[in-house]
Amino acid sequence: MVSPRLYELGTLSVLVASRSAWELSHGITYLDPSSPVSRNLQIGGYQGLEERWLLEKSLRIPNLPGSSSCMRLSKLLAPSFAQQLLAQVQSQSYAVDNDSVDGLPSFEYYPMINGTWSDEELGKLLQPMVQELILPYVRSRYSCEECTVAEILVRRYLSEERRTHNLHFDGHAYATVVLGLTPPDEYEGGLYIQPTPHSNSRRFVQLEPGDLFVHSFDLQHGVRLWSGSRYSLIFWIKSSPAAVATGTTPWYHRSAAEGDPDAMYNLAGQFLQGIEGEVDVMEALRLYEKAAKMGHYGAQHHLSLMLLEAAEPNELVRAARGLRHAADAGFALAQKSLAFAYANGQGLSQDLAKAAHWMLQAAEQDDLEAVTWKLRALESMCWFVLLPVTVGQQ
Ligand SMILES: O=C(O)CCC(=O)C(=O)O
Ligand SMILES: [Fe+2]
Repeated sequence: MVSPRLYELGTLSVLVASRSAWELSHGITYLDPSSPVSRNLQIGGYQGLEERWLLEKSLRIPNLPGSSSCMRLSKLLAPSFAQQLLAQVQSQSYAVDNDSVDGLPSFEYYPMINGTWSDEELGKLLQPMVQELILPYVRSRYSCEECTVAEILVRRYLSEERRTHNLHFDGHAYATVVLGLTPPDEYEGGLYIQPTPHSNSRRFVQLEPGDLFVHSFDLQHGVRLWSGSRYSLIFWIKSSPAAVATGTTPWYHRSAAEGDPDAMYNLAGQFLQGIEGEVDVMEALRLYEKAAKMGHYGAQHHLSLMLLEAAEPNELVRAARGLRHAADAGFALAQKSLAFAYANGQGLSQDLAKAAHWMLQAAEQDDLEAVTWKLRALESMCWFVLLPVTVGQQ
């Protein structure tokens, strides 16, 4: 579901991108350079360094492979190779259809779709690295012998086009590899991870051209730029060739059954989109409910939105309670949704002061839409601007 209000606010979001309260108060924090577990890595003819950060997630699931960690691989690829890739991808034309995370023009370019090269020339450059480095690494790191690349895409972040890729999970990919193309001194910000609901756990990842960053489906992340331009090359990897061929996400079924709330949350999203067969709203609801009970803030938020949209009078109070839980945990999306719920009296009594309070909390965390509403409210000196928009639209 794409929020209609985002279209309207999209241009403004780009313009206000450099005026975030979050940036002013928090600055940019990078992954701690002193904390990773480091080892030399040799994969075929590639030699370099693996740095692995163990992450404190709010919902920690012990013993799941790859869970609660992320890796930076450096020096395996020559910076000149990354430069060559950058020159090649810069000349492509980028899609402006709607991004699945925020509904704004995506500025993506796909050299591989469903396991098939759509850019043969780039394929020739990338294929040896995919076969001899990326797949052997991911297969061994995640104990996933059949892992296969499903999609490869380039994302472009230019000023006046795109400054952000909102906080999200890569729900359709078992593992993700990001290859840095642009030197980090050409932009401020970049790729970040956020292992907990609140942006105070946000850590930016410095990627030199040719560095790889690897994470699994259970790590929230996003991209935020304050200045400059950036290109990145992203590899989405599924657990088997069959999963690539069918576009499905079979790895979730077992982890969800074993009690991994991130897997339940992501699987619910697949059921809603009809990726695991027919659209199955009841199964999605069941999974969101289960993950929400375990304290998964994303599931609490999504479940609440679904309940608000269904507008069953008996469920509205439960929906508002779920929003409040996730908002209290610090999840900016839930803070914003709670602001709309207060503004419109959905599931709780209308209260513009509380609406303003929660919208400001989300804005404080650099949620661009919330920042935009805050600016609008300040401009018009009135939080009534929030009133016509209902939370179920998200
Ligand atoms: O541009 C990046 O570095 C990562 C983008 C991303 O998270 C995604 O495309 O899912
Ligand atoms: Fe992503």
